[in-house]
Amino acid sequence: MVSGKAIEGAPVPALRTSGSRFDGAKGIKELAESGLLTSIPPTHAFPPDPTASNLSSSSIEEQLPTIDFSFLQAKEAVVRSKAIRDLGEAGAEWGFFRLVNHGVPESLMKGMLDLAKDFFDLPAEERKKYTGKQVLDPIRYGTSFNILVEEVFCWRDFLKVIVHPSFHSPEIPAAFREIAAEYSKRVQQIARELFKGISESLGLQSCYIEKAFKLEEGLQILICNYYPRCPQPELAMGLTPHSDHGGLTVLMQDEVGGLQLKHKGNWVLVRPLPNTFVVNVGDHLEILSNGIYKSVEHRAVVNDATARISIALAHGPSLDASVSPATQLAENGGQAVAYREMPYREYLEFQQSHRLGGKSCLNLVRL
Ligand SMILES: O=C(O)CCC(=O)C(=O)O
Ligand SMILES: [Fe+2]
Repeated sequence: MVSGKAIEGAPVPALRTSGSRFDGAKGIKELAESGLLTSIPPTHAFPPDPTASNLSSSSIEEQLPTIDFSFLQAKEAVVRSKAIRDLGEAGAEWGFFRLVNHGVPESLMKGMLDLAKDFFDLPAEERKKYTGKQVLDPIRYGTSFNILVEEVFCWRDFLKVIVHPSFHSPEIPAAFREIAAEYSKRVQQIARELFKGISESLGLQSCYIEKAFKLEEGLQILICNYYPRCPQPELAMGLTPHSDHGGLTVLMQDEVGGLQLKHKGNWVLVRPLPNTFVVNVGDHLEILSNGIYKSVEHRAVVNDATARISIALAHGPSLDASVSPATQLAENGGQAVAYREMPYREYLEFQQSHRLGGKSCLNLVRL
């Protein structure tokens, strides 16, 4: 294990927009929870969302496919093949699924959520030690998505920690290191099993993705998101629409809810269900599968009643890998190659240093 190093004193400008001052280094939590806000600061007010009326009803949400992880590991071939088929359908139609019976203890999940909360509750001086400058800083605390390039900021603070191939952790909260290491390891095992199942669902050898992504050195990032309650949630965005850059993201959310995904042109709310994960396809899985698996746009909305925490574990290729569509699916499958390859490091640095803009990064490599 490699120990995490604090990124000391990276300057984060106090930003001034429309006369309102927002101290990016302190984050939005502090301002939102100061008791001083009666309306949203102009720095965080988005133009009204014309798609807001499309917020879907629960009937659409309930159709989100569910994958039973234990079926993927079943000894009976028929059970396993059905689970693999279901996985393929979920990835192609939704780009998202719920994962149940995954084997990660509820106490570990709750422990991880509690620690994320403890981190965001630390005094600003402590949090600021991890204010990062570079996209690939091993530990990066910040607000919004990238305040250096955004005009309006997201109602969100974050802590991003690289946990694989080298493990890092903030020094405090003291228990973070142990719990985050165990949690990341357990979830990574799940992601690897899913990658095997996905390879098979595509008619590829079960180790295909593992090899193409060079998963021994695969990048795994633990992303803790804190969305404070907001006095005017209809004008705020917790996280603007985007797709994830890697292969698979495994998300745990608390009981509050706010994740929405785009399905058939509608924003669909993904309700939090206890003891389950929400898994979504990232851009590099769409690339590898030549567009069969869909990396779907999603966003986080906020509310005026309760703060929300989510923890995403993003599983991507090795930074040195350049992923291209599997030959068997493209040329040999009679399909045009739909994406060109780009080193993952380059792709990730590009996505993280620009404004979030739906699937704009994937469009860069689309042929
Ligand atoms: O908070 C959420 O539900 C979504 C988080 C997310 O999309 C991300 O961290 O990439
Ligand atoms: Fe995401």
